[in-house]
Amino acid sequence: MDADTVTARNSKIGTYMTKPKVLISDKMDPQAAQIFAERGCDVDVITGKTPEELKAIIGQYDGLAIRSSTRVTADILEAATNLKVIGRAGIGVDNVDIPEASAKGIVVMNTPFGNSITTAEHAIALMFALARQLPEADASTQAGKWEKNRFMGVELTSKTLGLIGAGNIGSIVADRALGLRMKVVAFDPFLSPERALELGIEKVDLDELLARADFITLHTPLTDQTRNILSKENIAKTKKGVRIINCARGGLVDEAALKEALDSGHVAGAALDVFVTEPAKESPLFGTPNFVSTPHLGASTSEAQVNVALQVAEQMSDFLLTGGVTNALNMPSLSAEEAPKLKPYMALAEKLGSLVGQLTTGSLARISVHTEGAATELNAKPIVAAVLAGFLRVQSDSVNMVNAPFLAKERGMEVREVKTEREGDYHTLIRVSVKTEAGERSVAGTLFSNSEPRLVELFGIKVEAELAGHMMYIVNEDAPGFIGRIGTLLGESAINIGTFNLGRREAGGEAVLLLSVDSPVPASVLEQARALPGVKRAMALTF
Ligand SMILES: NC(=O)c1ccc[n+]([C@@H]2O[C@H](COP(=O)([O-])OP(=O)(O)OC[C@H]3O[C@@H](n4cnc5c(N)ncnc54)[C@H](O)[C@@H]3O)[C@@H](O)[C@H]2O)c1
Ligand SMILES: O=C(O)[C@H](O)COP(=O)(O)O
Repeated sequence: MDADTVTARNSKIGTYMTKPKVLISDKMDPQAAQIFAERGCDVDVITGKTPEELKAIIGQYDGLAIRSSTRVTADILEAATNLKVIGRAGIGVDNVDIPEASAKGIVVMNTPFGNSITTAEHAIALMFALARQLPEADASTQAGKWEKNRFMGVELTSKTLGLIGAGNIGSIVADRALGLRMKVVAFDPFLSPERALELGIEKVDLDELLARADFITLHTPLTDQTRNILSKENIAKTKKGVRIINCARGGLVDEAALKEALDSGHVAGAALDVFVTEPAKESPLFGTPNFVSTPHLGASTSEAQVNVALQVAEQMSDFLLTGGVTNALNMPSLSAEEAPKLKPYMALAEKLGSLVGQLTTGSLARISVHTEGAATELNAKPIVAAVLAGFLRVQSDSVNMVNAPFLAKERGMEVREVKTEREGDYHTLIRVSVKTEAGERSVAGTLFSNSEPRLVELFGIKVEAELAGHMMYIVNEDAPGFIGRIGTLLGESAINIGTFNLGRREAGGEAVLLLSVDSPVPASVLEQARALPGVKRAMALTF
């Protein structure tokens, strides 16, 4: 396997015979298609397909660009035999089965900042709409009623805004609310006190937020912890007259409990941009007084849509054409500038991983990836992922850099990353050590001319070899005549030797022989090699 093969789905990212094919399956700013085409991808824009229709065509594509409408289920992924990358022009990826995509080695990326301001502004707009009953006042006025006395609003100044979730969007909402002279309290277990101070907001626990907030706005993803975070019980803990805004995800608020609380007057107003079931064509909430809704419009401004469309097209093209990885949710980042520098290292890492994978028997407790010298200046995450891909590919062909770290975790492998900045015998080195019941052993390699991967140490023995194609690995007692005997065996078996690499602990001690051969070594030849005097181990290797 060469460097390219580790990048995604064992396919040659960046070295396509034909242009990579991308499908845009949701409505997206046309500049996305333009960028894909300009960057060298073939792009189809086919929106509104049913899952069955999408399943029928997805097999042709290397990339899939989506928003929130396309559901990328396990069933779709099963049919996506060429797919390498899914790009979400937006933030939420709850419409993508990420574990399944990872298991299949497909990179999933999003554009985490492109629509944050727009969505924060929508939350603020909905807050004003609730405070001044704008939709109802508009409908009444346009119906010719002029009900000046019916609509009595509330001021935002000096009111307390409760933020549930203070990440990208939540913190922009906080900033705008502070500008409106509101007081902002936030519940977010991952918000540090320093960040709260920097934002000028008060970090509180959920119960305190519920008790103090005049307005509550939600800005968390939908997770097992956040689902129904505004449950019937929690809504009951809110201040009477509270107003609730959800521009994050349907399912954060219990819709039935919200309806009851609006009907009883405990909640004075609620605005939902997102619903448990979307598209929400019907809901018990529709028609409830003081209820405002929009059809998942949080990100729908021309500015945000251009941002996310351009970003997703650039990120996906980078990945497909150069191997650069940005904003991936299931793979370490790798810039388009870094990718070419890292490429030979990843090739080396993958070969070393593969070598230890092929030579290791029994269950593995730990794998350590040690970089030394120049290699320490690079992003270690892709190097580690490449080692794991090489190691695990011995067990399954479908392993690549995306799914290898997940598989390693699933298999209970402890993965360590160690850096030693000073140079040793080589200006740059990657060492892979594995710990099994039999003890800890390592292999190490360097780059010749900064680009050619070479093995330089094998289980404590110095040996210099290129790991490529079919190879034969022999451990034997260093003794005269051995090389002649192995040469004769291979010659008589019509196996041509390409390179011959020898190393030994000391004269007369344990020696290793790594041969590259022009054809696979049959089991019968390995048997005969094992029967030669002094041979302790003989194996065929493939790279
Ligand atoms: N309506 C729309 O069109 C629209 C547009 C963009 C984003 N969104 C959604 O808005 C949400 C927020 O997006 P973001 O970019 O701010 O995400 P983010 O990841 O930057 O922030 C999410 C925050 O939620 C916090 N959080 C996680 N679990 C929590 C918990 N149990 N309790 C409280 N806080 C918790 C995290 O610590 C983080 O700070 C996402 O669900 C996203 O999909 C909706
Ligand atoms: O997570 C997001 O980015 C928003 O929910 C926007 O979704 P959309 O792209 O379907 O408008």
